[in-house]
Amino acid sequence: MAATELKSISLAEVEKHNKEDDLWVIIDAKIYDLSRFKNMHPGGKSVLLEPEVAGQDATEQFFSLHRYEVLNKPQYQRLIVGKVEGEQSQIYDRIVGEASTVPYGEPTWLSPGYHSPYYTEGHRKFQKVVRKFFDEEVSEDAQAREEDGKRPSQSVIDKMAEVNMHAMRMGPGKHLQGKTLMNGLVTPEEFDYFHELIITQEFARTGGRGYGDGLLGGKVIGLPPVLNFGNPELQAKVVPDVLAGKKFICLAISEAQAGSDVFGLQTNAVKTEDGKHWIVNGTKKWITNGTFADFFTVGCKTEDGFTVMLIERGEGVETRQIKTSYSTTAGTAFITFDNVKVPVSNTLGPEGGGIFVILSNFNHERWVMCCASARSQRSVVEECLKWTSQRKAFGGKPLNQLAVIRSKMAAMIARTESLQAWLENITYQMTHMSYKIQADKLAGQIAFLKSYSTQCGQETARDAVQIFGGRGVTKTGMGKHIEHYHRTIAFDAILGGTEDVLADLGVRQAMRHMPKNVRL
Ligand code: HEM
Repeated sequence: MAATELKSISLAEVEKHNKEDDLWVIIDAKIYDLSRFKNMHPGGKSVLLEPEVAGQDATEQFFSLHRYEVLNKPQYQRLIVGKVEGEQSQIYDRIVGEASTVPYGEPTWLSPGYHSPYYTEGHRKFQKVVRKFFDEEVSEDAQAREEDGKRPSQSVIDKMAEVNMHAMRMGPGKHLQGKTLMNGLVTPEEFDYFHELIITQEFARTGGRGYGDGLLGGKVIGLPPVLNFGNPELQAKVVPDVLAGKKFICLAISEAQAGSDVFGLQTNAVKTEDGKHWIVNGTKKWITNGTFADFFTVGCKTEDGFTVMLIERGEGVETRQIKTSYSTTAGTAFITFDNVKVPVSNTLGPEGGGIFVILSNFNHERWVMCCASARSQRSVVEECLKWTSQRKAFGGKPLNQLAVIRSKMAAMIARTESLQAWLENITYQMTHMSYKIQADKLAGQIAFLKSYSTQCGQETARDAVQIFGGRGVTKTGMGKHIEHYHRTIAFDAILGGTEDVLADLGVRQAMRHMPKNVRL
């Protein structure tokens, strides 16, 4: 019910309804009749009967204990009996499609009064439409599937396919040719890495970490080897259906015996005598989207070294779910390949040259993770800024009056801003480099950024839990997003290469490029 249609009731009248069997309270100018609800109130009856609550304006008490979304629930909307005479509701939740007004709630390029050299008017229009799309079509499914652990809904995947979102999430390139992107908002030629960054960051804003991977994260990392190294027949068989959200693909590299250590892989592929097929045997572990994938981009040990190939679900391929600390909506799988017969034409890149296929792919994968990580940390900053200004403690003062809290906030804001700035610089470099040059020039930069992003994320998660206290480790209520972030941040620090391995990779890249003739 809109506030304007509500019956106006005077404050003096509201005050009369302050008894157990006749109990009204005011929250943000709206009057709620809690006479019957008090017995079902999750926070108990007694708090509602306190003299400063019963028949009174309890807005402040309410927002120190509940998220705004409680008020949006239809069962609670039905408790509204009117609005306070002469007053209007002032407080609002996140508005669909709109930018946050909380300081640091948006990157500078989306904050009024700031400038950026990187984004064009076209990027800005694109961001608005993409945000609305994720808010309207994806957010609700993200929260629901994160909770029930089921696969992302096919209806969402279809909606994304309608605007060619699955194709855009693969970044700029030939795969976009001839496609209408976001209903024609951007042409395939104009589409660049900043458009892709926008998509990834808007998606991360929906706040479900398991769902973020479940909604075809496997395709983002598993399809590039097919796009870049598959033969035309293989591409024709796989790419259109995957980009239309009709078939699913995943990247199957890590194994129980080898995670970040790609050279330690044991899954092996041996050629048949006629040389027409590979026979693959082995296992893969922690494979995102593996439980529902139709295609697997698999790294195998071969006679010549390490070879990547595309394997179709079929005889000899089994997948089973692994329960990790994030939601099963991600479809994380343990996979077994038992004498699987794979056409040699499914080989991706040169035989024995799989390392280049995988390494060049890692850059994009890690960069995508950096985009998401920077945005998720910003959401944590926003949650903390809101919480510390609305939560009162230690003598009725907001938490943000405490220097120790502000110092934690300062560190998390600085981390978030530095990540976004570095990310935008690297993204700009990507827009000016071929895929091959990126592999040479940016592998170190991206490895450092990914490693630094997750170190920052882990510190921010820890600080946020300290700020939210018990609520930061509680799955419902005020701190639910903090609990979620804190529980799932470890994924970012592991997937796509662990923090330490990546930091070391960055240094080794620098060592490789050291000129032979410099001295102190
Ligand atoms: C329209 C009025 C209200 C509704 C619909 C409502 C509803 C709820 C709900 C759904 C919860 C569970 C929160 C969660 O875990 O997500 C809750 C908890 C609670 N509510 Fe209310 N509430 C209302 C008013 C109030 C008021 C006026 C107070 C006054 C102090 C209050 C005090 C509490 C407390 C102490 C908790 C427990 C919070 C916690 O576990 O952290 N509620 N309420």
